[in-house]
Amino acid sequence: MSTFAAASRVVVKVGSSSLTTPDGMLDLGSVWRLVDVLAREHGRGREIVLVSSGAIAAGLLPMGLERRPADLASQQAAAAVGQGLLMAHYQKRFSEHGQKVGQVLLTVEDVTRRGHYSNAERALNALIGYGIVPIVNENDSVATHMMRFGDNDRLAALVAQLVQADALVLLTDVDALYTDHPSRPGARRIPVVHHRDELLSVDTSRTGSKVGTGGMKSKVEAATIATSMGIPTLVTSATNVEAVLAGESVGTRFDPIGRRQGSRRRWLAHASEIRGSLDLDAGAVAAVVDGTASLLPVGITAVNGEFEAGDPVELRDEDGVVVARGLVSFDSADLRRVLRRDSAGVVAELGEDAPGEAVHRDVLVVLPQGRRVP
Ligand SMILES: Nc1ncnc2c1ncn2[C@@H]1O[C@H](COP(=O)(O)OP(=O)(O)O)[C@@H](O)[C@H]1O
Ligand SMILES: N[C@@H](CCC(=O)OP(=O)(O)O)C(=O)O
Repeated sequence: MSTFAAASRVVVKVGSSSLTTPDGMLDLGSVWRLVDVLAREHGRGREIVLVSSGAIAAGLLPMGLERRPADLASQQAAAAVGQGLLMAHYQKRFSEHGQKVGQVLLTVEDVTRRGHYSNAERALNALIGYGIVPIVNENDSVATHMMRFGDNDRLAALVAQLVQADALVLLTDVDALYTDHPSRPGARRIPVVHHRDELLSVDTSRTGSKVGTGGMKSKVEAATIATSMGIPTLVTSATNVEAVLAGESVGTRFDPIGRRQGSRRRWLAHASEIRGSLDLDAGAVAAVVDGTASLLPVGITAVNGEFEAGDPVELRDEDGVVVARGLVSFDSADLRRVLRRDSAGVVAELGEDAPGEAVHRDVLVVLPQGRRVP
């Protein structure tokens, strides 16, 4: 039997593009079709965790918006309105199958920081234990641009690790990963990825649907995170969900490249796609490498690249050698404004809400000497 047919605990992530009409509004027919398949599988004894996007899309109509807003505050408002509506639709349809659902809204910190993720882990496992289908989304209305996934792909990979899933299924609006954007002449479907090197020539840079955020790039990144923690991953369209769970060979399968139950931080060390780098002075290098300290803005001498808060970055010493990786708390523009500043200077520049650390030690991994890269 295929891995996906045999998996007894499955995390299924559905993107906004699969839950919306061409004009970007929530498509109830798609919600119902998805629920009908998942409820049937759940009824057969499988444990399902659904990671669902679509809150912002569901909030558009009630807020009188014609398209997904560009600014964070309006996105947060739309998500606050839409999340309840989305859950109401899920709850109603699952209950028609005699099943219960529970809403779990998570932030980046909830799935990365040690003290937080055990809470999320406990809540998810308790729901599963009660036979309830957890429905997870990013907590958009409190996620700030300081710390945010934005798309749900990486969140789904980390949830899969959190619940020790047997498989991760990423549902989107294309049937598979292609060698290039599917609209490009010559783009070929990739049925299976055995190793990361096979992705080197794959172009995922072109943007996706108008409602989705991460495009195929973030799905490949999520698959890399999950497979490096030993969890097989499949990317396909939402219309193929039944086929995937029946074990048919659809979509793109990413084979595991790591042992199961990998370390919490392993994805940071091995799998995450680096968005930029920070140059550290000698004191900061010593604090980060030799101790257990967080990286503070005062120890940063330069910011390289453009990134969002929450993105993975490399930390380099004065010779340019990469000594650690971590999730950065500021976006690149803000961080450039507070380089070399102490805490009071950071607050003076960015205000009271500014994070205390540039990279918190809970989301920082020091690379072993042998793996440091010049
Ligand atoms: N190499 C590729 N193979 C397949 N799809 C790609 C590729 N590069 C870009 N894409 C785009 O990625 C989109 C899916 O991402 P996205 O719109 O963010 O979906 P979701 O809302 O499901 O997360 C596809 O519709 C497609 O246009
Ligand atoms: N948390 C957001 C998800 C944003 C989004 O578009 O994600 P995705 O469709 O997975 O790229 C929402 O519910 O609208």
